[in-house]
Amino acid sequence: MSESNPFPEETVSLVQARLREVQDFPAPGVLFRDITPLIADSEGFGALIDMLADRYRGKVDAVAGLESRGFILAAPLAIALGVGMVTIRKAGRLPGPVVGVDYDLEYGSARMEVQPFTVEDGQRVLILDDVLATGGTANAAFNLVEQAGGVPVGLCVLIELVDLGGRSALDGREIEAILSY
Ligand SMILES: O=P(O)(O)OC[C@H]1O[C@H](OP(=O)(O)OP(=O)(O)O)[C@H](O)[C@@H]1O
Ligand SMILES: Nc1ncnc2[nH]cnc12
Repeated sequence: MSESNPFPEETVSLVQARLREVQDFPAPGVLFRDITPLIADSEGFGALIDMLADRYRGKVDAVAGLESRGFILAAPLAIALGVGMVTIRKAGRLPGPVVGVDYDLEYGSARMEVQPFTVEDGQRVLILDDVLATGGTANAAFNLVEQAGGVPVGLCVLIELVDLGGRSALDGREIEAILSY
C-alpha cells in the first residue's frame, strides 16, 4: 500500500467534484473541507465506497473508523468488505474496558479510546478517516490498534492536508490519500 495515488482518476474526480470548501470554519483562518455534499449524493458516496472496497478487498480483516466523520466512511466500507468495524472514539464515550491514548492538538490535547475486545489478536486493521491534518488523531489510532492486539496495516483518508504535516508525524506508517491539497 505505498504507491502515491493508487485510486482511479475518474472516481477521484467524481468524488472531488462533490466536496465543498468553507473559509473560516470552525475558526478564522481555517479552510474547512466539507464532505457532506459527497455523502448526501448516492452516486458519489457509492462510488467512493466501491473504490475503497476494490482497493482493500482481501487485504484487511477489520476497518477502524475515527469518530465522528470517519464512522460515516468506515461503516459502509466494512460491510462492502465483509469485515467488522472497530470504533475509535473520543474519551469517555465507550463503556469499559477501554485503552486510551492522549495526544496533542494544535492548541491543547485530546484523548481517543478503543475497547480492546473489538479487535482480535493479529487482526489486520485498516484505519479510515475523512481528513489527515496534523496527524495527531491518526497517530493515536495506530497506537490504539496496536495496544488492542491488532496490526494496523495503514491509514486511508479521503483528504490529506499536506501543509499540516500529518505524513511526517506518522513517519513509517502506510498512508493512502484519495485527494491531497
Ligand atoms: O490530523 P488531525 O490534526 O488530528 O486532524 C484530523 C481529524 O480532525 C477531524 O476530526 P474532528 O476532531 O474535527 O472531529 P469530527 O470528525 O467529530 O468532526 C477529522 O475528522 C480528523 O479525525
Ligand atoms: N481543514 C479541515 N477541514 C476538515 N476537517 C478537518 N480536520 C482538521 N482540519 C480540517
